[in-house]
Amino acid sequence: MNLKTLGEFGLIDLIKQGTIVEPNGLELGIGDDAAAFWPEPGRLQLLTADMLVETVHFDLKWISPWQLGYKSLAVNISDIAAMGGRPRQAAVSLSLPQTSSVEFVVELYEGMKSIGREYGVNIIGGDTVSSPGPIVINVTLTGDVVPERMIRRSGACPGDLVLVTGCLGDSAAGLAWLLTENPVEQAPHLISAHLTPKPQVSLGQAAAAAGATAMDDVSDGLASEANEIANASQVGIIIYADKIPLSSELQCFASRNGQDCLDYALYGGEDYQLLFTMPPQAAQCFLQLEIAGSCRVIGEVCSERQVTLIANDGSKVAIKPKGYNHFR
Ligand SMILES: Nc1ncnc2c1ncn2[C@@H]1O[C@H](COP(=O)(O)OP(=O)(O)OP(=O)(O)O)[C@@H](O)[C@H]1O
Ligand SMILES: Cc1ncc(C[n+]2csc(CCOP(=O)(O)O)c2C)c(N)n1
Ligand SMILES: [Mg+2]
Ligand SMILES: [Mg+2]
Ligand SMILES: [Mg+2]
Repeated sequence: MNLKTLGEFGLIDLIKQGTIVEPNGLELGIGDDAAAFWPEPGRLQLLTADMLVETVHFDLKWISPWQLGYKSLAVNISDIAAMGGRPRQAAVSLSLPQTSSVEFVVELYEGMKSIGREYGVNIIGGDTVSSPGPIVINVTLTGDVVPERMIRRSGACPGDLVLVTGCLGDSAAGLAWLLTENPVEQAPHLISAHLTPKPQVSLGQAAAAAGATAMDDVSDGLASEANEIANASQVGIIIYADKIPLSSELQCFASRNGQDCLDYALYGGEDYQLLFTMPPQAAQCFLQLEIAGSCRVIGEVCSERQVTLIANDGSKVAIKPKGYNHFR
């Protein structure tokens, strides 16, 4: 049986079996954006890891080494944000072809240090090995969180509203642009959404403080992440197509290419916005905060266990988790 039979998420379920051998202060293991454990009573520590592989996650034809460094840390910071946490210390492991230049590595670290300064993350270790093939960058990141304010994927309740922190689909459209067009000047917003995403740490903490019940960052597309929250919470989600925030740049790009913006938002991925649920009263208060200016309600949680999209014409379609999957 090869990995495609299981798919990425089936494989992770298999890997998960028997991995916890001691309680060791563990609070939350495999299955969320980050793991959480108690290093000492009263303090909750977060841990996450995400890897970027040349040709799978990036192509040096269009991402600069600085941007690659920035994005490598950004995607990890986003998982800490999705727990309502604060990112702290990173370990960076590199696998590099022997022909890589010193300048490449220096610029890569300039990008990582730059986002590190923005979000208060130190690089405190790592590993460096040669690669017979692609460049591989693995980041392991710690974070911390006020114990009562850690937001899992599993807390959504029927009646909660579903919110998102910004526009969806821009990153995937940026990638599509880079793949097909190229004059960078003409889609700067889409391209920067793809190359240098901004993790929503402050909003993650604000949503947690305001009473978010479940949260996830959008790495694989809205369809996939909504299904992750629905499955973990054993609920269903209804999303209204006309409420999904779509940037004007995305709308121009999609209409010029005869494409549907919604496909980018639902299945594109790499947005690194936060998708979260909140009871209606809490959401009403939260949306009045200045920091929540970019947040929108896009749907609601229901008890019927499926993710449904209400299209602009009122028709209902079940949304399958067919976002990015490494083994499909
Ligand atoms: N090889 C592995 N061994 C142990 N745990 C794993 C492995 N791969 C993934 N996981 C765990 O599985 C869960 C889901 O991982 P996944 O990578 O899908 O989430 P994510 O990082 O939020 O999404 P993305 O990688 O798309 O940004 C996480 O708890 C992660 O730590
Ligand atoms: C060259 C190139 N081809 C395709 C893509 C698109 N892509 C790669 S991984 C991923 C999901 C998130 O990754 P993960 O789930 O590993 O965190 C997406 C949408 C890209 N960025 N670069
Ligand atoms: Mg995540
Ligand atoms: Mg991951
Ligand atoms: Mg993924």
